[in-house]
Amino acid sequence: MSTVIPVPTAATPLQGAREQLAEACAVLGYDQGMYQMLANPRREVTVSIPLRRDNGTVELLTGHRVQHNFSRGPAKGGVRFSPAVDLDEVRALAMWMTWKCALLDVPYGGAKGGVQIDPRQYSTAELERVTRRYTSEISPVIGPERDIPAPDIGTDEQTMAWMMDTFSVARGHTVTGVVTGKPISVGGSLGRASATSRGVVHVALDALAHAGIPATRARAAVQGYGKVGRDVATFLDDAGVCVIAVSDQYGAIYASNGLDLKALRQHVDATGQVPGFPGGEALDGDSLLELDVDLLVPAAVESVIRADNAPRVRARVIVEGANGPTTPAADRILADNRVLVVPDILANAGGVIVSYFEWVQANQAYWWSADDVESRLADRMRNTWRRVLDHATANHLTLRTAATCLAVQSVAEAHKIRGLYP
Ligand SMILES: NC(=O)C1=CN([C@@H]2O[C@H](COP(=O)(O)OP(=O)(O)OC[C@H]3O[C@@H](n4cnc5c(N)ncnc54)[C@H](OP(=O)(O)O)[C@@H]3O)[C@@H](O)[C@H]2O)C=CC1
Ligand SMILES: O=C(O)CCC(=O)C(=O)O
Repeated sequence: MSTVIPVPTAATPLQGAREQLAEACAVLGYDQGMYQMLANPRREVTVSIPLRRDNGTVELLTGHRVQHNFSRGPAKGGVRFSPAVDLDEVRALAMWMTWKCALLDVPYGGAKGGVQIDPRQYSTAELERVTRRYTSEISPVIGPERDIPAPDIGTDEQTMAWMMDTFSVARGHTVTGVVTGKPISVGGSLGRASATSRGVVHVALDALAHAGIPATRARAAVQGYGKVGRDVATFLDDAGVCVIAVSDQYGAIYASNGLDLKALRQHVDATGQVPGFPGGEALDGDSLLELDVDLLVPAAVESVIRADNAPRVRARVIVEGANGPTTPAADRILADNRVLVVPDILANAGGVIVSYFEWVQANQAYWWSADDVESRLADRMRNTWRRVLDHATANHLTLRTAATCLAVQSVAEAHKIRGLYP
């Protein structure tokens, strides 16, 4: 096959995702037709969500569900509640889900959803109404064999319980397999809540060892103190890594001898934000990315490491807890500076791996122990890390290009063998 794929220059997450795909297609020798098919989602749904506020006024919100690919199984991916949600962002996130599931050999395609809303500005009752209406609107395209949502930024297990209930009420029976990341009492899996963070830390420890840095001598900074970042900091600390800085959207906190993470957790639970923690110095959020650390874990939003700040990144290893935190231009700078970047589609896959375990358990109505979940998660993360590293080394590729090539190849094979690419 010829390799005439114009490489787009990325200014948005979608352009970045397409640039990564174009590079993988070029390495794999795929033609423009295959690139086009994989660069575009199979199905997109945009919905209006009328919301009656607690004060009686009505607002109209917008939501999306993008199903990027189904060739390996039902679509799968989180639902984001954030003011930054737009269709292109959801398209990029859905594409990365396809690669993530393929790379980890989880039998799903990729999807993502989102509602443009700042959840902090709404009451719990309002968020329940938004969630139920969004679920009703997208329910024709979701289901255990079609597309299975899960939590992402601004959503949590309560959101998933409302989604499952809304979907189940319309069907007339309980459908536990329609979403994952549910509370344990309604068919959630042990270990799902911390799975993304555990997976990030399994890979981070292997990456540090590969870089010749003993965990007990490593210093780390974590951007984002939500469902992923908070537990990443704790699990790194448990492994003997000294966590010297963390941040949220309001700012960062820094302590050169390591943060007292238990006290920090109590502070954030009490105040709702990282800044103001008395056990460290205040730092602006962007400076955290440029600290002199061995390990940097971006675990917040996309495009935080860009061409403008990448030259100042001093971390030796970056493990992407977030989806899309590094732009392609920054990737090139980091590679030139010999920074080891463990890409999102590998690093943060622990969440979807245990979502898959949850779906399997729900479909069989048979529940595994926490140890079973954890050991199967660790095996899958660490084996895939080794597979990506070996592929990168053998073919002189970055870890991102190696991981994307392995994933894209698996999806393309499924297309070809099913005859979806005549
Ligand atoms: N949850 C999961 O299972 C998975 C999540 N991911 C990815 O991990 C990332 C984080 O998700 P998750 O933890 O679930 O989301 P949460 O909503 O639980 O937390 C997001 C965190 O990021 C912070 N944040 C937002 N913007 C910035 C910023 N500019 N600088 C620093 N911090 C910021 C938020 O701050 P504040 O608290 O102040 O709002 C919050 O602490 C996302 O990219 C998501 O797609 C990937 C795989 C699975
Ligand atoms: O658990 C899932 O199904 C998906 C989690 C997710 O959205 C992600 O990995 O980015």
